[in-house]
Amino acid sequence: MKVLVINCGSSSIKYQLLEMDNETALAKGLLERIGIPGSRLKHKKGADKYEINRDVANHKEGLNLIISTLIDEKMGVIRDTSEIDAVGHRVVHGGELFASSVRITDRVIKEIEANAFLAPLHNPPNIQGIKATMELLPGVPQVAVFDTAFHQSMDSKAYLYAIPYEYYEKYKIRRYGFHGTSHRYVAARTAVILKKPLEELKIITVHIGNGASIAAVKHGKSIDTSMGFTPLEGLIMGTRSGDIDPAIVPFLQEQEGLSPKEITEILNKKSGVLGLTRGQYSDMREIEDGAIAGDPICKLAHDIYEYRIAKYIGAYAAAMNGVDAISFTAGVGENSPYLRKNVVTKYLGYLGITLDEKENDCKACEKIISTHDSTVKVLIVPTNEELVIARDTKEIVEKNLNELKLW
Ligand SMILES: Nc1ncnc2c1ncn2[C@@H]1O[C@H](COP(=O)(O)OP(=O)(O)O)[C@@H](O)[C@H]1O
Ligand SMILES: CC(=O)OP(=O)(O)O
Ligand SMILES: [Mg+2]
Repeated sequence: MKVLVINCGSSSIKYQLLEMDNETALAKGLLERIGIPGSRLKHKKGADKYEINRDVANHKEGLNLIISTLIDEKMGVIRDTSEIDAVGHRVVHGGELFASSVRITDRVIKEIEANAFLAPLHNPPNIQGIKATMELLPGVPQVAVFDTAFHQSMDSKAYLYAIPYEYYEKYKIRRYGFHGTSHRYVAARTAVILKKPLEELKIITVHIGNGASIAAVKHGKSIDTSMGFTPLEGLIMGTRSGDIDPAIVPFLQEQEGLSPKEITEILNKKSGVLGLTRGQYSDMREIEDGAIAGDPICKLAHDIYEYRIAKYIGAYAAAMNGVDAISFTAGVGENSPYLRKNVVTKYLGYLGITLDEKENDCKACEKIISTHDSTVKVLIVPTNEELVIARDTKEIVEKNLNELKLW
């Protein structure tokens, strides 16, 4: 079975075509700058890399370009679209309704649309992607895999905010948590690497990419996570503030004459390490290089970034009344020995953790990086959200097919 995985952002589409018989990616790519002059498609087929520079006005045009690339004689990996058996979509916000992945129907689309007000940056492009794919690949089954689903296991003591209860009832204001597909995958892999049942482990998964979140995964279930009502809460990110005193919002609005939209934009796009470095860098590689070279602004930004991660790890060790393993993942977590070393050696010694610095000196490896006698294990686990989406898609589509056969 071949599954096409689609992740539609506001101005980008990430995709992967997977052969599920052996779970390998046949082709993958990224289309950027949709609706902005200078659109660019980067496509990979095995080790071969291609780049197409052509303006793309909207998501439908973008998906059309991606599909034509997949069936192209030179760049493609399939003869025609009939080889695509199913499509799996990343959908960021599933609200309280979706605790697992679902086959997309008109009703499901309506529900995702109804949740769009909870994730105005993420859900509308996800819906556009689903609708465009349905038009371009009519009759091909489609599945939605939600970032929020894995965290639906949280208890009300973890997901409720201490604001008047009526706002939860009226607007569903609560912690949802995101990156659930990644936290789920990384926790499961951690158990496999440690050769222990997931149901017996207390794992802290540290997903730090451009967006960043931490989850406390107790016995296979998410019991708490740092992102909240939106993907803005929690850790410091590339351009997002993470936790701040909520009183700063109206204060700044009044002082600077900002609208709700403008302050939201500042907290999402101009804050995080970008804000801390006076608008210079949002990429952790640049900040890390600067910090190592002795630039005081980069050093401070890095210190604040790692300190926040360490505080959350401490909080989640408390929330689970212990921790067996801490797994680093995503762009920064997988690729930065410097970040992992600083977090672990500066702040986590009290947990009985010792880092094996030789093992830690590794990029995108899947391994244990703590010493043999470390009481808590520390790991690097490269995430694979696309594979989880494809697996869920395959499972749901096959289940439906089997059910159909019964009739
Ligand atoms: N070698 C590295 N050292 C530090 N940070 C890195 C390294 N490689 C990638 N990154 C960081 O990873 C980020 C991208 O992570 P990723 O998980 O792909 O993010 P997203 O999915 O949110 O776009 C980049 O912005 C960069 O800061
Ligand atoms: C939900 C979220 O923050 O996603 P990303 O890290 O892809 O921005
Ligand atoms: Mg990501």
